[in-house]
Amino acid sequence: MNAPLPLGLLPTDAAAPAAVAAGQVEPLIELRQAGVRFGERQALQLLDLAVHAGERLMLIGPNGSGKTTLLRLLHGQLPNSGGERRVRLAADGREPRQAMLFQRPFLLRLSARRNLLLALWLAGVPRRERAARADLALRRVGLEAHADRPARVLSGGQQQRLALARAWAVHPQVLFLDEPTASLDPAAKREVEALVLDFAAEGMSVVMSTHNLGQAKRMATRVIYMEDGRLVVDRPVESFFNDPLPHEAALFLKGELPWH
Ligand SMILES: Nc1ncnc2c1ncn2[C@@H]1O[C@H](COP(=O)(O)OP(=O)(O)OP(=O)(O)O)[C@@H](O)[C@H]1O
Repeated sequence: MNAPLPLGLLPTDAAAPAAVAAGQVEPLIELRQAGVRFGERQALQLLDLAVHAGERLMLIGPNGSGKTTLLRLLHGQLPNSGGERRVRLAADGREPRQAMLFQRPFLLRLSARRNLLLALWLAGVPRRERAARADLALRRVGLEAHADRPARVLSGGQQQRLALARAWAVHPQVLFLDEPTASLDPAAKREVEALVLDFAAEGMSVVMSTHNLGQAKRMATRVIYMEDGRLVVDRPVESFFNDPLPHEAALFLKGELPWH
């Protein structure tokens, strides 16, 4: 399950934290005074946010605080209500490759392998490369023995690993995850966490929402606490969990104890 990625498959341009802090590194994705409005409701207030290469950014906060909306805005799936979303273009002028995972993976009524082959086709991967890449991705998440089983009969944890394989197979530079382990038992949750951390170690940047503070602590380099569509706290993980927090964030953390 932990076979290393072949060299050169992913860019590993993780920025040094000091350089990021000094504003010397161009972000991969940046929001400037961007917000989201659904009809009358301002789901996300106008905000500035930069995501850098190599970051593992965890979004936490109460239900309805705007975590999913922020993920979708960063991913480019929602129009801004004002402001702008900038991305760092690659040398070939393309946007950074991105993929998104949800709490319940959307899988087609096909075998695990065919779900992957379809994703690779949609991503424009040449036909001759697809089978090898699909099999490599299945091995990467430990599902090679399940390649020909219908995706929808796999366990919840296996389905989420298949969704991770599908994302990994197209070599995203940024992986967005919306509460990816919320429906999983502890063992499956740990497997998904380990895979995401492995992918990040290979150079993938991660932006993830979670209601699990322990998970945020285990996985983050940086934590954002949201409330009412606002970014209330945005800090490196050590500072977030060790230094005093604003009252509303401290109350939320207290209410979420015990963590697991
Ligand atoms: N498509 C939509 N149309 C209208 N309102 C929406 C839509 N999507 C989200 N909202 C509203 O925007 C606000 C933020 O929702 P969002 O799903 O981003 O919160 P969240 O922090 O991810 O919540 P949860 O932890 O429950 O998943 C909520 O008030 C929600 O009802």
